[in-house]
Amino acid sequence: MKMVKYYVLGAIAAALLAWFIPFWPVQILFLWICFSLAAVSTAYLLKYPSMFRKREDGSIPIYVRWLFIPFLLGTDAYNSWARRNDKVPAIQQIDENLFLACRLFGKDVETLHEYGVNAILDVTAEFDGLDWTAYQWDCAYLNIPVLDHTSPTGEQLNTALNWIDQQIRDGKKVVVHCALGRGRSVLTMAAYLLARDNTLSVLDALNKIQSIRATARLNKRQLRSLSKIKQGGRLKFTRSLALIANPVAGGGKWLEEKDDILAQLNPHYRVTVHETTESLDGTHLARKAIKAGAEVVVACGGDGTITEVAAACVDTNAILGLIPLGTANTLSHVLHGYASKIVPIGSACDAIIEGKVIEMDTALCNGELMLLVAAVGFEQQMISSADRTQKDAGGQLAYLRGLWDAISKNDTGTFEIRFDNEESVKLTTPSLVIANAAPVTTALAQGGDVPDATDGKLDITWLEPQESSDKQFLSLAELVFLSGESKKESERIRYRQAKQVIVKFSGMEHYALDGEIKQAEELHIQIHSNNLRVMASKPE
Ligand SMILES: Nc1ncnc2c1ncn2[C@@H]1O[C@H](COP(=O)(O)OP(=O)(O)OP(=O)(O)O)[C@@H](O)[C@H]1O
Repeated sequence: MKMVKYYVLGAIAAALLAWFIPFWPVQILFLWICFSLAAVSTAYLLKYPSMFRKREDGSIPIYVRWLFIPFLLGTDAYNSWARRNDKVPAIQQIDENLFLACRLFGKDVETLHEYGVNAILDVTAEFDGLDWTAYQWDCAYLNIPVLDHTSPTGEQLNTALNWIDQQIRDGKKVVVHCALGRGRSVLTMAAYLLARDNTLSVLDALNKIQSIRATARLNKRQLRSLSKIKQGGRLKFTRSLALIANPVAGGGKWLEEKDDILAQLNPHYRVTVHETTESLDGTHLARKAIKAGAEVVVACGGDGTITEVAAACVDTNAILGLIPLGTANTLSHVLHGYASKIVPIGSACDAIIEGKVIEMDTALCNGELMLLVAAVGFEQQMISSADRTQKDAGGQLAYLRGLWDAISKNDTGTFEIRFDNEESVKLTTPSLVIANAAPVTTALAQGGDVPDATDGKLDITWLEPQESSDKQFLSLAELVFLSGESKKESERIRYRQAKQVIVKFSGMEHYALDGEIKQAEELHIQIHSNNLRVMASKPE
């Protein structure tokens, strides 16, 4: 490397001068220069910019500075001279909120104020940044230590890009600077432009910068390094993700799984964790996180927590992710497929990392968000009978037992039902399920094909009354084993689709809404098409 050669030669020359001039003050001076340049050479040879120990506020600590003083004075003099003789202004605007600059001195503060710059990304290692407090200026500052003529690492670049992105989203104007505003800062800014627009080539990004700052020029190594990072697909913004976790869901699974979940998500997102309490529910926490800029909101809990968090994401740009920690985890089964039954947390994290988004329908049932199903009869009786103790002891077996008991009782109910704008009809049935989304395991919702959560329609399944529970078990078998076409021929199963369903009971009646038991005299259910952006690993 050219620079190392100069520093090593400088160190040798200083050592020789110290040797040949037998006057101790001069000897001390040259030995100091020798050590200083030797240390700088070592930093280059070891590719170790942190040798200067530049701190977060841009200052180099005294205990390091004394060693580097001769070098620091030299760079000061060179940077000032280069700036005086530069063909371009010290600070230049490259994009709406982005500026490029050489080393900043106290006299630049006024210009930065004029431009409205209030965030500084310093990509140098070898000299102090300005002491911003001395200028009484509340300015965001980040140092990414990079040695002159070298390139930031992929990790450093990612930190830089995300920092710039965050500042700009916070409404700030950012200046990126190195010593001369030609190499390191140009590379960093080009990386930001490339991350922002992945249709740009490295050359496009550099040309854009050069069209404004004619002296911007990467050396061959820097160009190679940037091209390699771009080709490796590593120039991406890390999105912010708020994880809303219910610490008591599934009997306290969150505490057991937290470290593993964070270890999986942290490399891919800027994660913040918010835990629900009895008084602070998922909707409240998710709304707050979305307001604070979270792009992805992950609900970590049972179906109850997921519905709460989804309520905050509906009709917004926020993307819902889910990590199932409850008993049934029905929505997770719909969105992540069978894998969610075998490796629920692993498959959920994979889907969040992969980031495939679908626009799912939701429905409103008596004004409340409905993601899955509303039901009366068998499904509601099954959920009513599976209480917390039974779910903790038997998991999903608690539901199976509940279903068995409900079918064995074989009770029927009679009510009026109205589909869309049609006439109301009287219905007598032991089981009515109105589904927006339901996996195959929600057997009582499978009167047609598996409900499609993106088709803008509700899937309504009901069973004909049978005189004995044995015959009703046959209805269940048909729901599970017959194909969609064969079910149409069945004498036991009734099915249709609609966008709106109104059910009128003869009095107060229990019904199940997404796994929770409620009571009402009538149900008003209305589909809302594609208004929830959600991460799914399963094609819908
Ligand atoms: N910190 C907390 N302490 C006590 N209860 C909480 C807390 N946070 C949330 N809750 C309650 O947890 C319930 C939601 O639980 P959720 O459905 O997510 O899990 P679950 O009941 O374990 O799931 P499943 O029904 O599938 O077993 C809500 O009633 C909510 O009030």
